[in-house]
Amino acid sequence: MLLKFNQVEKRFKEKQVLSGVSFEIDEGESIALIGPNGAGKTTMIRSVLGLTLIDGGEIVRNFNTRQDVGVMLQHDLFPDHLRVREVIELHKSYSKSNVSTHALLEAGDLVKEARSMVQNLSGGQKRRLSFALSLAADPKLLFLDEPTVGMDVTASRMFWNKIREIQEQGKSIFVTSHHLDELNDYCRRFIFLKNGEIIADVRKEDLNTQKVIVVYLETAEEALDLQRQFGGLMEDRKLYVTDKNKHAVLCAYLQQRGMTFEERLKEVRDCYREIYDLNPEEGVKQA
Ligand SMILES: Nc1ncnc2c1ncn2[C@@H]1O[C@H](COP(=O)(O)OP(=O)(O)OP(=O)(O)O)[C@@H](O)[C@H]1O
Repeated sequence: MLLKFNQVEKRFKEKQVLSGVSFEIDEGESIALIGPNGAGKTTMIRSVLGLTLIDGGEIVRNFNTRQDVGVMLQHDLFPDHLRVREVIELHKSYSKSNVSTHALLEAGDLVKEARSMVQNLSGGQKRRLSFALSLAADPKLLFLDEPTVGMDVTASRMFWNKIREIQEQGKSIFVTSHHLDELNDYCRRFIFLKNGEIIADVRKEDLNTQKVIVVYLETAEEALDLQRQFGGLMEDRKLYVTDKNKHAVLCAYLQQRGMTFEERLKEVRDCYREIYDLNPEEGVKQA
């Protein structure tokens, strides 16, 4: 076991933010932490790092929060008067790691910007620098809070490929993001937070055994009628039916009427819709 939350409680004044949160991750395992704004994701990361004190329960850390951990928080704080290479070298000097400056520049795709002043970097370049710095101590556990916000498509892809490489080296990642498709493609375990509690803990291999039928609909009446018959959740004129007991009869129904639909593996986005999104029978579900 690398990290364990045991009945963790956190309140800010009267607001309960974490409520009996329990889970553990093993060495080499990674987690994507998912939930709407304010669900408590950053609070969890800050609690592990000791930046926020918890009010109850315990956090067991089988790692050293100074030496074994790399961190990319939501807001970048750099000494603006330094060049990119200098900031990287400064960070390297805090640890005893042998990671080369060039490797870190490459990890952040900042080789060309090595001599640029940090204050002149764009928002996305600053995020990439933050990522490079998180790797400076060659950490065995990385905490990444919304890492790809501000990154363009190419930078995000490079970032996730690097994350995959890091995971393949047996290191662990603890990542929060609202980019569900990225999490779906690159992570293997997903923890969903709701009302300060873990509401679902889903593994990619479980998703890979489940299917969703997505029906593309023309009119609102058509959509409602189909939903009344087969259930499912609606979003942007599409009906998503995950109940496998209804799939055979639904497919036959749709084929008979020549309606457009696709059958695909369940994804993180489908879990999110089920857990948080608008459900006509229950109204808007709030995290
Ligand atoms: N220092 C603080 N003082 C008071 N309230 C706080 C503090 N830090 C966080 N909160 C509150 O705790 C709740 C959880 O915040 P947190 O930042 O953990 O959410 P999050 O899931 O990371 O959200 P986001 O997706 O917007 O980053 C929010 O209601 C927030 O206002």
